[in-house]
Amino acid sequence: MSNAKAIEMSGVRKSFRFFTLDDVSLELEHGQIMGLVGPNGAGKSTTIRLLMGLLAPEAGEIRLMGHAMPDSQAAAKRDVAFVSDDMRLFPHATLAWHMEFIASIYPGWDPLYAATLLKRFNLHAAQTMKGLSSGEQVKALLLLALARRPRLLVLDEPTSGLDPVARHELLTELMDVLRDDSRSILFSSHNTMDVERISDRICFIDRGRVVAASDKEDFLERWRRIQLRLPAGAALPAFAEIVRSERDGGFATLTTNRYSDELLARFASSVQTVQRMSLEEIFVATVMHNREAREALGQ
Ligand SMILES: Nc1ncnc2c1ncn2[C@@H]1O[C@H](COP(=O)(O)OP(=O)(O)OP(=O)(O)O)[C@@H](O)[C@H]1O
Repeated sequence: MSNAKAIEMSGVRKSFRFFTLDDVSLELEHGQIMGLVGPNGAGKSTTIRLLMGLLAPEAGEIRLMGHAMPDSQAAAKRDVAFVSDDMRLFPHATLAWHMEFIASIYPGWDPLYAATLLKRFNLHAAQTMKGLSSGEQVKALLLLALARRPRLLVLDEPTSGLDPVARHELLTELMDVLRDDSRSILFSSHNTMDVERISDRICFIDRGRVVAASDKEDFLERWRRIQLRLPAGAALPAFAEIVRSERDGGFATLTTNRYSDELLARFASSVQTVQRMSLEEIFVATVMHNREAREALGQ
């Protein structure tokens, strides 16, 4: 395998009539799971469609497993499996037929693993697609993708139609896929709990722009909520490291995205509590902070 990363996007732009995805850059190393997280209409599916060569960018460069997209998509896709929740299988064909079909195209198809997934997802090979519930259809698509043993799995909202048990099973399965550390996964979601559970890297996207991207642990280490006792009449502390401050009677709650002992020392004995934040809280705070900054710049 070359030294190319699983995914490289740089300065990518794509415009629709009412929406522009702009200056999107992403990198995913082999062996890592990246969660692409954004509110409705942020540009997650558009980013994934560009990555998979289903849309052509107006600017920027995209490489998938080292292959330039969209030009070299046939070569790139040999090692990449893609599942999105709007994909449809042949309604009158059985799951067994689909499995044979995929096995005939992709030499990496692993029949034993496919049989294991059938059991784990509680699917029946003889069942036709039209007889499956929407969650079962998603599981069938995931089975067909996983059993190819691709080097990169790209999943657009894979957990959205699944119940909590099926979601748990799928996420466990995805983490299992990475036992071989040359495999990678990119998945989009608004479910920050899923993302927090399995991702190594996280990319937040909002209104067509990447607003933050980093290792998950780095996000969780840098963000904190600090509660201070505030003397009557004192102004809320204002430092570049503080992205939000709220007053509540004699207390202030500060949110920082650059937490350090040095920052804490500045508030000395007025500190009451320091709380870690969940990925969901970090996501909301990042998006709100970025929107305020863009509005201040008139964007
Ligand atoms: N083919 C298209 N023509 C015009 N506009 C489009 C097209 N595809 C996407 N858009 C617009 O681009 C924006 C981003 O859509 P996209 O599907 O990428 O968002 P998303 O982050 O995946 O959203 P969601 O979480 O709601 O699925 C939306 O405003 C959408 O209307």
